[in-house]
Amino acid sequence: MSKTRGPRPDNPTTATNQSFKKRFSALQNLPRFFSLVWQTNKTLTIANIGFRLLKSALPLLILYIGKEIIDQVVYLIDHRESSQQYLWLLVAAELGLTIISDLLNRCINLFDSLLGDLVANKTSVDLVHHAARLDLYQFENPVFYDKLERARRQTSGRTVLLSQTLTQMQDVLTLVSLGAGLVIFNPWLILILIVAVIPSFIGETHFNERTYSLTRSWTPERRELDYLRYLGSSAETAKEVKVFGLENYLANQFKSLSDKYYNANKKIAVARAGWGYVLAAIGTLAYYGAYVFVLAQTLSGMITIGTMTFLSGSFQRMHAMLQNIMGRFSSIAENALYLQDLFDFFAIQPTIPANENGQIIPHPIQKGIIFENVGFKYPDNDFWALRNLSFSIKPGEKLALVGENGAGKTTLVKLLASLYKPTEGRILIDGVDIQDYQLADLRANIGIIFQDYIRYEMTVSDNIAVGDIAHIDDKNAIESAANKSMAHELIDRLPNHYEQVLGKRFKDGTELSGGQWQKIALARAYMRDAQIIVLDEPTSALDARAEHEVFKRFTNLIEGKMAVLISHRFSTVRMADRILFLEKGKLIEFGSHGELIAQNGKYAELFNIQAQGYL
Ligand SMILES: Nc1ncnc2c1ncn2[C@@H]1O[C@H](COP(=O)(O)OP(=O)(O)OP(=O)(O)O)[C@@H](O)[C@H]1O
Repeated sequence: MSKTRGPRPDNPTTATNQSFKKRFSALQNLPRFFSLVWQTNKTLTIANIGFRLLKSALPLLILYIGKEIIDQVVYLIDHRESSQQYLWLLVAAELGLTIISDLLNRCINLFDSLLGDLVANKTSVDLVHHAARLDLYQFENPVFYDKLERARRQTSGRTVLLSQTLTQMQDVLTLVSLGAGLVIFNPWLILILIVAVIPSFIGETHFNERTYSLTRSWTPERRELDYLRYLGSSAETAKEVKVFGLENYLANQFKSLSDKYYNANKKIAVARAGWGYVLAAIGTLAYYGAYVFVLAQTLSGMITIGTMTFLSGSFQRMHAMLQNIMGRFSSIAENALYLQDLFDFFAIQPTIPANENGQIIPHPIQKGIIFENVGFKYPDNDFWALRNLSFSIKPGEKLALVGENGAGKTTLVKLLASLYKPTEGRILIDGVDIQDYQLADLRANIGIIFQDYIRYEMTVSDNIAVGDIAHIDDKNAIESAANKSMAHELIDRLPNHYEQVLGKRFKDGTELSGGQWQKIALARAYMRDAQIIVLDEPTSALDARAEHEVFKRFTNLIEGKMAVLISHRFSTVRMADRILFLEKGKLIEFGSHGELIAQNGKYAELFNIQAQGYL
């Protein structure tokens, strides 16, 4: 883990230099966002906008009726013999509008929250789908990871953005209607209003931008904070944290990093509060200036008392509304910048295309697999993980990969599954480059159980079914796969058998031993009717007898299929038809067990060391 560190080059101090242009250009993301909202649920979107349109006209109507009521009361005081009918009609109208306004508010809030949830869910689902299309190496790249993190984090921000933008449109309409009323009586009041609000707007914009830049530049650190939190407080890590006594170390790391973030944040929050107060005071002064002006006009008899209440009421509402609109504008622009992160993430394209119009893998594979001078470098490494690799696997052949840690065995398997693209050379299945096959079909024809397979904290049944998720409901297939991998017996002993939840994360979950987990994971390989099966050390946690048994069964059960086995146990390896010995990414020996022993090279040497160990 890296040491705690300060902000990145695009840090908050330079953040203030970010141009308004960038801010405004972020608003260009809004149409795309609203098209996403529209696609999510058309009825709710229409209902939401329709209700807001209605709502935007109400404040002017209510204020105008209020003015009429007051003028009517003043008139009736002077003319007591006149009919009061009009007055009570006005009061009834005001009451009716207020009730409608409350109802509209509730409906709008409801639609906002329903639509917001739906949009958040849809974006999360799209994120998962898009992430699944991307290359494995992209996930191992920290810059990519930060993008994914920012895109993922902003789910709630997007929900807020939705209601903010719609409220903004509604308020602008209300403002225009109130403004029209004000213009009829006194256009100068509008000018005072605008001048009063501009300083606050500039202040808000400035500080929002700084906050965004700070949050953005600290993404790696926040990811680190999340990771530290996970290390310090999760079921998976608790065992090791306790025995190594890591709690203080982790807590201190967390504290020093989070303190730095807190201090950077605090600086902005304090400045924002101070400036916010000063700028808002300017607005208040202007408001009272206008108020005094309206009072003076009333006293001189130029306007009625009703008009005075109408003007001061609508001025006050417009002042508050304009301030909200401007403040919200900054916040919308800020959230729209975050939206950019989401769209940036969706814009990332995999380098290994799905190749949907590609060829289909032949059934059965006739000629086998050929590695033709294959070499591979991980993007950030300057050494070759594999180089000049040429060999073949015949149909029905079981090949074992042997080599010391880091020799390149897992990398070779990842290339075969097209999780990475070879840096040089080609891999052919029946004479066709694997890149020319449909990616999904290629993967469907290869069943791999990796050494770091996932322990799904789900039911046993689901844990096995992930090997062929299309058959998740096929209980017979699941049970038969468990039988083949020798997991059935242990499943039978679990309280809920195949419905037993594994792991300790959820209620009534049961933890398994490492070897038991491996037997469950191995069943996934049998679930899938793949032509090529790869087992990357999935039996390392089994005792020697169990591993031997598992592999004996495995070779019998997959008779006729191609298999690649990776194991450090030579008693297992020798069961393979041919053995490929890798050293530092290079093939150094290749042949059957008997042939390699006769060669008396590296394989024979390691085989003898292990054989002695077992004696
Ligand atoms: N995702 C990765 N990014 C960068 N380098 C990697 C990555 N995965 C593996 N490597 C490097 O590539 C080399 C080969 O690793 P690989 O995992 O293929 O070895 P292996 O033979 O399977 O080892 P083991 O027996 O320990 O499982 C190693 O030097 C390793 O450090």
